[in-house]
Amino acid sequence: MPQLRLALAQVNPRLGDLDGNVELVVAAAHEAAQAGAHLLVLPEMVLNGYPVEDLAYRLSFIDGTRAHVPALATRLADEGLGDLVVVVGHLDTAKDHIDTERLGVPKNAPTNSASVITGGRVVTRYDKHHLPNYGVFDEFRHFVPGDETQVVQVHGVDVAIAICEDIWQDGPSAAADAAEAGLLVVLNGSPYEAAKDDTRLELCARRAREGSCALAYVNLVGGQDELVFDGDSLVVDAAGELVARAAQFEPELLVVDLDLPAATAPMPDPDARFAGLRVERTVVSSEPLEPYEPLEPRVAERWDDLGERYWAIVLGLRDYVHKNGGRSVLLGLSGGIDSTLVGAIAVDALGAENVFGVSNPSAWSTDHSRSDAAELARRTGLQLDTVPIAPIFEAYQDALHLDGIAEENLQARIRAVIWMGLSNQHGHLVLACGNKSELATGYSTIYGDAVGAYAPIKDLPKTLVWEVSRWRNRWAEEQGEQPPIPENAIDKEPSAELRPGQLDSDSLPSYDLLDAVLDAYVERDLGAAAVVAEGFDPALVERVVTLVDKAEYKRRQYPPGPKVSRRNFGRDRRVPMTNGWRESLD
Ligand SMILES: Nc1ncnc2c1ncn2[C@@H]1O[C@H](COP(=O)(O)OP(=O)(O)OC[C@H]2O[C@@H]([n+]3cccc(C(=O)O)c3)[C@H](O)[C@@H]2O)[C@@H](O)[C@H]1O
Ligand SMILES: Nc1ncnc2c1ncn2[C@@H]1O[C@H](COP(=O)(O)OP(=O)(O)OP(=O)(O)O)[C@@H](O)[C@H]1O
Ligand SMILES: NC(=O)CC[C@H](N)C(=O)O
Repeated sequence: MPQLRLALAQVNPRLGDLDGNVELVVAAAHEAAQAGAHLLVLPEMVLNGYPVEDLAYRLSFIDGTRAHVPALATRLADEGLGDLVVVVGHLDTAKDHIDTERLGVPKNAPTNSASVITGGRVVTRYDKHHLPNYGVFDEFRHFVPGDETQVVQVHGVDVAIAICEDIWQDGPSAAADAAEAGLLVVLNGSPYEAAKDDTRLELCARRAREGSCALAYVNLVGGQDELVFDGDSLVVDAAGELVARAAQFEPELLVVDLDLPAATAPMPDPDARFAGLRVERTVVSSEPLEPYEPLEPRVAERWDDLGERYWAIVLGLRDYVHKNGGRSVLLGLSGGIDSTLVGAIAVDALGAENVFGVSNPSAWSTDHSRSDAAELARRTGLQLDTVPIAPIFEAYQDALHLDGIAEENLQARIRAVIWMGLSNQHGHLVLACGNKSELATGYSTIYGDAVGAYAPIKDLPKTLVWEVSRWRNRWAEEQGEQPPIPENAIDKEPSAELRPGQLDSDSLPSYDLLDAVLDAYVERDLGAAAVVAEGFDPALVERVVTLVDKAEYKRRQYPPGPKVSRRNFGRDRRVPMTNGWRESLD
């Protein structure tokens, strides 16, 4: 059987930074060549970043990206990498044969493409066939689909190409099967969500078996606004057995040797279509390689479910700050578990020297709100300042005489003014510390604790905030390090401390119950009657559903934060703010 050494580069591009991303590709190509690879595959849209959203409509951006593809081919050859076959994802425009008029789109409508580069030339190009248009994806809005699959012969092995959603729907694996390809390479921009790694592995194994060929899956890594790409690139053999797997949440070049079937003669009927795709063939090299000693494949260890969420948030925060030219963050530290966990995450993401905590005690603040914030600072090394709000609050009240909720919220808003002032002065981005249960129910003060640039834990329900915090401490213990999160912050009763003796449980159901109802109503999108049918108390369901529906306006104005659940507030759940629909309980 012919051999092939394959390199999968899970790299972390910066969206729109074409020159920087070319450097990443060139560096990966050098590393792959040094490792003796014959074929290097990079992720979906790696040259321009993913998802480009409406930049896909910007002609200057499309043209800028397209120009970088042949330039990359020349550059690779100039740097002595012309023998390597490189498959690279990028934005492009519809091929000439696509009937754009019938599709009602301009002649140069954008495509989600992958070019095959070798010997200083682009030898062929594949355009994504299945465009995802659900959840966080809007690809029908942006791209026209391709209608051919590409099979490229490399050292006597037929290699077929697919892009991400292509394997989530039926199609290219059938085309690969029909073309008798030995390997299907899949370029991905597949964002993280809890347990998605298991889903992907099963999917890749199934498509490999259907296509009767090995399958190599390469994913992006890194944060992009509210998405986090987790890497997790992998290779399965034609029986669907895992051969190699890269790390989660880190860039890596995964190099693997495969024994693959020899290429067959071209299919007799060039017009035949398989699952809607015509198969195009390009021969790069038909000579199999001399037999060589294969490398031991690497299968990286996995994080457990809580660890995955933790590192996804860390990566999302780090990349949001760094890719937007920032270095440091500031957050209000109340000694409660939400801001404490965000503080620990920020230290892991950016280093303690770049994390600035502020304690803003009011007349109602407990002693432990200060001592627990100080303990977090001691354990992690983040910097902590104290700016009491009582005198400012009194000055406002002399002028305003607010009471009730208005008086409570004034304290949260005074804190926000302090954070934004310090942010402006010192250039730190402000972190909002709300969790998903609070976002769901509107339990935060708009323009108060809800201000900020980025909200790291906005997709973690409160019950998971506690679990993830315990996980972080356990992991520290396993490493022989001091747990960063003071135990008292985990164990105390949650309170907004906006009036004496206030507890979250005065305004909200217990978090166990609340999160269970939210899972049904928000993540699984059940109607209120269907939630009741799951056995929840109708009065509780009505209360929660009303809170959720009324808080849409607050969520729209909440800062962005990383998606880690199946359905986040933001791109995954788009409901109107002005909304007369009320759920019925029966
Ligand atoms: N549809 C709509 N579109 C745009 N704005 C809308 C609106 N409906 C009301 N509003 C405006 O929203 C404002 C009311 O919202 P807001 O000012 O937030 O106030 P509100 O939601 O009434 O109160 C905040 C709640 O969050 C709790 N809280 C505050 C701070 C921290 C925490 C915590 O533990 O984390 C909890 C606090 O105890 C209280 O129960 C009003 O100005 C109203 O005019
Ligand atoms: N005394 C304080 N000093 C500094 N920041 C505060 C203080 N109180 C509240 N905050 C900020 O406002 C956010 C909302 O906190 P609040 O205590 O009202 O509710 P919470 O949801 O229980 O949050 P936490 O668990 O962090 O206390 C906190 O996460 C924190 O960033
Ligand atoms: N970029 C894509 O096509 C991603 C879609 C795919 N279902 C995924 O989440 O992995």
